[in-house]
Amino acid sequence: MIEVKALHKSFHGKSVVTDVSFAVERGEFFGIIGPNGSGKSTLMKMISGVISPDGGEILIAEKPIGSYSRKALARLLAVLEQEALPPVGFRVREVLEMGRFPYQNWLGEEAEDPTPLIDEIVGMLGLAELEDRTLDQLSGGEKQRVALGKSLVQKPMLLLLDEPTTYLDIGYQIQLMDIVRSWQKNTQVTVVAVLHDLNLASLYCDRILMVHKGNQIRVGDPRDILQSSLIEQVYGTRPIVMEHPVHQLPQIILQSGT
Ligand SMILES: Nc1ncnc2c1ncn2[C@@H]1O[C@H](COP(=O)(O)OP(=O)(O)OP(=O)(O)O)[C@@H](O)[C@H]1O
Repeated sequence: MIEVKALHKSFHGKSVVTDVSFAVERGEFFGIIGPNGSGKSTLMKMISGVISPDGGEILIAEKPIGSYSRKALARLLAVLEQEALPPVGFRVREVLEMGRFPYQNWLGEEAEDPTPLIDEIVGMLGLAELEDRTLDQLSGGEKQRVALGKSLVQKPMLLLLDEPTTYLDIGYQIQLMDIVRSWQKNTQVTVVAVLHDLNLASLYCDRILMVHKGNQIRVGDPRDILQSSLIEQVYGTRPIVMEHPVHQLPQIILQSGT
């Protein structure tokens, strides 16, 4: 679904992404982790076509990302980031309807009525009682659910999530990740997610890319990546790594420095 080859990006002469290469299969849940400022968002912006790399290549569905028109790219991929929400005056339902833009003609009409799809997503994300509210009347967590809804309404083949659980309490973090995973099972969407929470990354990702200072450290399954020595090398703190008693996946426990 995605092939990233020898990607490079610099800002003002400073290299921010250096020689990153990986491939993501259709239907895979792929995580990107790394400390603050390690180039994760820059990588996501290149994969979504928002910024161009200085070197290397990105293929999506076997074609260079630059060969897609803006609308074709919007039918192919959706990006979840809170900043992508429209100005605050819009109502939740209107925001979700905007997600259908890539399928509309110049009159704002589309071949099939999107109402059943939007209703399904409203129900799944528990947005029914918020539908008529404007965005300024929502909490950070509610806005995050609306942003996810707008991405899903797009029915993308590729869903890019940049720190999707920011602003969410633990209950909503799990709820959001579960919704994405069950949606993925139903639609075979490919998910690429930047995650700060290594335990969530371990529970939900098939494979994880770890980056540090713009460099690719390792790509592997959660067991390959969540190792205390590797985490210490990259994050500068050595956690205890244990197996989750139910899911049999690695989980980290932080240790205080004193
Ligand atoms: N438009 C830009 N101009 C100049 N420098 C930039 C720009 N965008 C990002 N950077 C720099 O590139 C580096 C990587 O930033 P990026 O946002 O990709 O990191 P990140 O891993 O997503 O960080 P975080 O976890 O803190 O969100 C940082 O040093 C940042 O200051």
